[in-house]
Amino acid sequence: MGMFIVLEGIDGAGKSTQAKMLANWFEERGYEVVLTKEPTDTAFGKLIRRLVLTGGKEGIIDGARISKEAEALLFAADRAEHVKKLIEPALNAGKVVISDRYFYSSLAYQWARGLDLNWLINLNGFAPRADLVILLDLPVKESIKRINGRSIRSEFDKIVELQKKVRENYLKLAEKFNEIRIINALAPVEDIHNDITALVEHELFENPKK
Ligand SMILES: Nc1ncnc2c1ncn2[C@@H]1O[C@H](COP(=O)(O)OP(=O)(O)O)[C@@H](O)[C@H]1O
Ligand SMILES: Cc1cn([C@H]2C[C@H](O)[C@@H](COP(=O)(O)OP(=O)(O)O)O2)c(=O)[nH]c1=O
Repeated sequence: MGMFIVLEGIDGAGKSTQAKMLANWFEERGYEVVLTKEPTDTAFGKLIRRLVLTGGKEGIIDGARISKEAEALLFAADRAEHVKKLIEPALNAGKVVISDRYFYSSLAYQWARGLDLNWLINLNGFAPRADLVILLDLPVKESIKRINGRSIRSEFDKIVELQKKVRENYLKLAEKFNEIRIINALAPVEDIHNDITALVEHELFENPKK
């Protein structure tokens, strides 16, 4: 069995930056790494970007955005494909899988959108838990500063109040799921990388669960 590591956090927390650096770190040590993300780049991920993230109105019954239930189901469908076709085969082949977001995102975001947490946990019950979840935590104000420079950001990402709730939700989830470790994401990129690799060495190499 390989190692399954997930990066989580609000938009602009530094997940994709740190995921790439962590993937390089493993590769330099001779591991085969699969760097991946959710929403995926498959047809399911594209559907999510079209129907959920851009606030697009196509195919929507009453002209309003799609229901939060349908949203959660789309993210779960995308994830089911991701798990069955990519994550599980890679882990079975002994690879290191690093995912930029996973079901913990659904718990934090769809819970913030008003869905019941236990309903979301059950919906995502098919998805194996990660060996380690690195939660990049920082104040919403800082994350907004970081992503303001981005050209295409969806309406969905911009709602400050939602992001605040999502941050709180992640911190609550860290108490519920013992694979979640909180990292202060306010530090410079290199410092965060060093914190993450120290955590990986401690959690997965020195004290492995299996
Ligand atoms: N530790 C950091 N300090 C300052 N800026 C950062 C840091 N980490 C990432 N950034 C910048 O912030 C923006 C968002 O980072 P990114 O890795 O894309 O976040 P996410 O994947 O969580 O949305 C990018 O422009 C990135 O270069
Ligand atoms: C995976 C996932 C993401 N999201 C949200 C978090 C982000 O605001 C948004 C898109 O994720 P993001 O990481 O920004 O992807 P990209 O930049 O490739 O579009 O989707 C959920 O609400 N639920 C989920 O299950």
